[in-house]
Amino acid sequence: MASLKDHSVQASMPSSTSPPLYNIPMSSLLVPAPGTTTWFYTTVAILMSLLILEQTVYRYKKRHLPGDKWTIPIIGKFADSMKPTMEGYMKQWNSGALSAISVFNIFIVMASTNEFARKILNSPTHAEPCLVHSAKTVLLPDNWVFLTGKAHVDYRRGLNSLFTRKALSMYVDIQNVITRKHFAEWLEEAKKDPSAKAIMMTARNLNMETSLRVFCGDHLPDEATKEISDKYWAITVALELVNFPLALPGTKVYRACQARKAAMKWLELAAKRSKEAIANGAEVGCMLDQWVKDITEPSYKGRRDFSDREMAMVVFSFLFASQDAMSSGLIYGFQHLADQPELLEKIREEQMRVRGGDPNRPLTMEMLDDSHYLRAFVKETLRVKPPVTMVPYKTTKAFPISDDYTVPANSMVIPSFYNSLHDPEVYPDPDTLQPERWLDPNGSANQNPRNYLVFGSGPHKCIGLEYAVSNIALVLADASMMMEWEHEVTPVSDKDHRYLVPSRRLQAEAPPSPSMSSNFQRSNVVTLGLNGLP
Ligand code: HEM
Repeated sequence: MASLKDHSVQASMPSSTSPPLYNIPMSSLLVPAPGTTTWFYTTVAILMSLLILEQTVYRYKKRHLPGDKWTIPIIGKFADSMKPTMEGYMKQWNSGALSAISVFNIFIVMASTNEFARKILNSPTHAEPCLVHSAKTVLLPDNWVFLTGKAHVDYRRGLNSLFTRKALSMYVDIQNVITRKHFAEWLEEAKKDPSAKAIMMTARNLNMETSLRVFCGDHLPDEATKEISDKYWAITVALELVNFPLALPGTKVYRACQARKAAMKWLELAAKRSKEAIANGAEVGCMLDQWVKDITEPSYKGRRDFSDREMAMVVFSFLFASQDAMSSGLIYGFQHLADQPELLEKIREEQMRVRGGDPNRPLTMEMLDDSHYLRAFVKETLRVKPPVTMVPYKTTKAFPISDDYTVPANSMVIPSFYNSLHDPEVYPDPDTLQPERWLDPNGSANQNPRNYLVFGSGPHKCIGLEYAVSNIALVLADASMMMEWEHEVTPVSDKDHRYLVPSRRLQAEAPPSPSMSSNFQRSNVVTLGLNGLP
């Protein structure tokens, strides 16, 4: 019996109480040498003034919001942000619907309620997504994901046709083939070595190949999918919250840029081949083909002049946005089914029904539609352990978020998704995984869709959500037909893994909270034993 380990995410969110300023010990080194007294006292006076100014500005911005009365000079809550805990987040969220902290002089407002979270996500004239400095270096500054306002809306509209039902149905056929190929490999491995194994890379590799084939089809040679998959990890680690921001040789950002160059070379080639294939009358076989076909239709009204490089950058942005979140969602799905075998049984029964009694029958979009229990399970697993718990935004101007508080311009505002997804009014017994709550159209879960923030809300709401859900559903459904797996509980395997936020949303220069370090960099945890079904 082989096993797979799941990996937890740690986002950094300062939470503990900082020591008051007057506790800071004065060093005996601060004794001036004779003759340097004036300079010494002038320097001390300037430093003291700056420190007082820092505290004054913090208190002025914070006003009546809950949060520390003083901020630790210069670094603020940085130390806490290096070792985040779910308890720390909870403490901050529980302190108020809005609460304040400061990290490296970045003023941060945490929003814990659904009302405030949605308000932030749906106020593009006041707040926009926040990115780590290295994201622009890695993803390239002219990538569409950095657009804001109308330019962003217009560009995104052009991409919607890549996620229509027709397109998604075509993707399902590709997903089927890749998933089965990987499962055969998993089972082969499990036969050779039945010991517990980490599931992280296993799930990630499956997702990577699925995404690359869905996006680029056969326009990528096998060696390309392997090279991109192998090198992509360098990109994930370079987008951690705390990283040296310049792409100097030897740094993570440098390695990520090298990986991006390798990936872009192949993705540009795929775009070129796709254009040639469609021009020669080939059938649409992947997302790029769909895009090329759309923009060459005589009735098409939008922009047509997408270069190979621009198309490659869009595909690259999709890979970037999807890898960690989708892998995380998938791993939690496996974990939940291993922990609650009665749910797995229900999925199996349903799958046998929708497949007409043939477990090997490949799923279609219609069969996925008909898999009501499976879909409810996927919705619920993503709710209980959301791969993304919060997404940092920054205010572009003063943001009157409530009647009595205005977030100052250039602050960070961080809407929590977790609280909305665990609101006991909407989801009674919120920590318990109950797919049934989604099966009653009149139940409170279905009656309060605004609480379901797994994929965000507003103009930046996840564009790939249908594809993500269908892929997680398909992988789990096929797994239920082809294998057994179990969760080998370790001391950390039942801890929360709910800290992931996509790294593309990392805050720039200074590392504030929350960190968006990937779910996959702090492995621990779930071990799953695998067995092929007879
Ligand atoms: C379980 C899997 C996934 C989760 C939980 C997830 C979650 C999210 C969240 C929370 C956001 C930010 C929303 C906001 O700011 O309001 C987002 C944005 C985005 N996601 Fe996903 N995502 C997933 C999979 C995917 C996939 C598979 C793709 C691509 C095929 C994708 C592409 C994107 C893009 C491009 C954005 C930025 C959209 C924009 O700025 O307009 N995501 N996602």
